[in-house]
Amino acid sequence: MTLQAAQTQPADSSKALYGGKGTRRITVQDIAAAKARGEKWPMLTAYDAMTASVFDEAGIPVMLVGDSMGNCHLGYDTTVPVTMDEMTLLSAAVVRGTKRALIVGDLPFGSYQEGPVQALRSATRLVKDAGVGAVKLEGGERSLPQTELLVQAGIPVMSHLGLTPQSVNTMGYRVQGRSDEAAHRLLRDAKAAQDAGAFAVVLELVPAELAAEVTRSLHIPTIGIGAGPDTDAQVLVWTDMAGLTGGKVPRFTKQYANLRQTLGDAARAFADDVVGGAFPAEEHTFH
Ligand SMILES: Nc1nc(=O)c2c([nH]1)NC[C@@H]1CN(c3ccc(C(=O)N[C@@H](CCC(=O)O)C(=O)O)cc3)CN21
Ligand SMILES: CC(C)C(=O)C(=O)O
Ligand SMILES: [Mg+2]
Repeated sequence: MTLQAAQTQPADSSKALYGGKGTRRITVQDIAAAKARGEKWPMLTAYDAMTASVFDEAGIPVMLVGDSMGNCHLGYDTTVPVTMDEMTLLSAAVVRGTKRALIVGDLPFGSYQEGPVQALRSATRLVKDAGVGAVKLEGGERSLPQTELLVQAGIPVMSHLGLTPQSVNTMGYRVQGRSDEAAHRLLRDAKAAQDAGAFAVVLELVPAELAAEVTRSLHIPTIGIGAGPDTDAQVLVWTDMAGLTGGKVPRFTKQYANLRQTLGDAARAFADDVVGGAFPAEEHTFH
């Protein structure tokens, strides 16, 4: 179906990325078709099979095994120390825990910056050993040779622009693309990623107006995080979304649950029962 034809078709909710009826694994072609239909879709991070299965059953169509596992799951301060071994292990778990979602593996810091050959080696490992359907890497023009080689090799690439946390030591965690020059650079980066064959672009912590302009200018979907309401998709770190992350969370996060409170309450109730002798009761006991 041509792009033009897709836009004039009536909405077919059975095909929708979220709320659709399909049970087979979602592909990057399905993602492209959603943009042609003008459909918005959600993405969450996931770092383990059990949580990923909950999101899969909830219909989340795309999950990112983010290098945010560094601070969310592995106890590092930033994403910078995350290794290929850690990424491969947790990506494989998320793939095993899901049936429908497209699983995207984040290439960790140091696994692709040396050049396209290193990037291909790292991405190939995530595809073959973990079973991911796509990989993500940070940077537009600076990561072009990597994106081109991966796409040529048959590995779908998601690009990540704006705040790129692997560069925290040079850029900090500030909003990006505020000056005219920085906004033009971001637009150039987004077009370069698209031309190199990326199937989607994450826009992190950029002004909403700029994210809207990038979204209008590209034929591939944009996925916003702290980028306002006018991107094709939205992504959040799942532990932020569910209120499990300890300490400060970015202002762009919305908390849809308070798992930190719920889980702490459960742990305290268990502990109180053990100390008070209420657990185990007769029904938990064998004779
Ligand atoms: N738990 C978690 N959530 C995330 O969204 C996330 C991670 N970890 N780790 C990797 C990156 C790092 N991210 C971050 C980290 C800090 C800010 C932050 O402090 N932002 C300021 C705004 C700064 C400004 O106004 O320029 C804020 O107050 O939200 C934002 C994104 C997003 N990613
Ligand atoms: C925040 C998303 C886009 C990410 O890169 C991550 O979770 O690592
Ligand atoms: Mg990341």
